[in-house]
Amino acid sequence: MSDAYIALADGRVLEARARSPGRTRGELVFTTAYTGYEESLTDPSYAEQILTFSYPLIGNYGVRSERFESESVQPRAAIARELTDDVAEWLAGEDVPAVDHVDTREIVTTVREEGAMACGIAAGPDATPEDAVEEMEACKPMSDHVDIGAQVSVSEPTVQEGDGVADVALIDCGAKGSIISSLTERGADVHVLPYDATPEDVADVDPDVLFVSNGPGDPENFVAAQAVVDAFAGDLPMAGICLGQQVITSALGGSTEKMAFGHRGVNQPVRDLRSGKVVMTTQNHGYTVDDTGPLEVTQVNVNDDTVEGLDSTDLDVITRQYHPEANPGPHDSLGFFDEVLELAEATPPVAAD
Ligand SMILES: NC(=O)CC[C@H](N)C(=O)O
Repeated sequence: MSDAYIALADGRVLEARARSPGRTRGELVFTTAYTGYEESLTDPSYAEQILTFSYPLIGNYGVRSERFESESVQPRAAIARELTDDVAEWLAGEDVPAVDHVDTREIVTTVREEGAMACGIAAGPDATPEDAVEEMEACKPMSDHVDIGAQVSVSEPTVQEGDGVADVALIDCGAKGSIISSLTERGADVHVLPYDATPEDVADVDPDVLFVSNGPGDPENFVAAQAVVDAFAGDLPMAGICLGQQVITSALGGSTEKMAFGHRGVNQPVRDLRSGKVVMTTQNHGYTVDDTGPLEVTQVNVNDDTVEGLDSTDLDVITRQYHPEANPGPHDSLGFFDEVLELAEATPPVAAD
């Protein structure tokens, strides 16, 4: 007998098995990633979403906190064909509902055909289909989470020290830990500032480069980060990843739009228009840049031609829609962080004799 229910906005209620009990709601999305479940489940960009894994077995190499991208589980719930006990116990310990023994192919097909949609989950011995429907009906559209940055950002500035080769002011809109460590490992000191930092807060850091991080939800809601970009445009080099690309583009006069079902996975092909080379990338986004404003398109998605990389030599801007820092990989695009530090005119550390 089923002890979990998944209610979809199109009226269907799917039966499943409860692996971590609870009731919740969120925007239903899917990832095709076959590794990196710990990284995905701790990626702050998944806040307010219910994450379906299309790969049928999730958890086969255990759960280790060294691989986490943030301190907590970020999606509101997880759905898989089969979750291992390790993952189910981890999610139960974090009070995040999880269900399996459901046809995830049906969920993925539905999201691909009808788009990311409101979803409700009820899991556990007393769960009923009506509970799941009630949750689904209370689910807000993503763009209505206007202050979602407050859920995922640091509340006070912090500094992650590298080797002093450059000062990076990083606006934390829900940054993945590996974005920060990719910069500190290259010697940069990263000044992590809250998502609502002001231009004065950034000026106090006197950075060599401004970096806007990834993050959840609608980039148009990150008005403070857009104001910071606007204030320093042309005066300070800038870089951004994912939400960072979207925020920088909007602030410079371009715009973004919601995609039908987005890109979430670890094998999204991206073509660099200058070299002609294609690299495999990790992605997690539901919005895309549609008007690039003053920025030039440098990279595109091979599957659907959406914008994957932008730059401006006049404004010293370089951005990526995908995740060059990707753990556990692919690591084909890690060179992005070297380009960011070149933009900052970082001084290489003096080699020891
Ligand atoms: N990973 C991200 O930064 C995601 C950006 C944005 N929230 C989107 O869904 O498109």
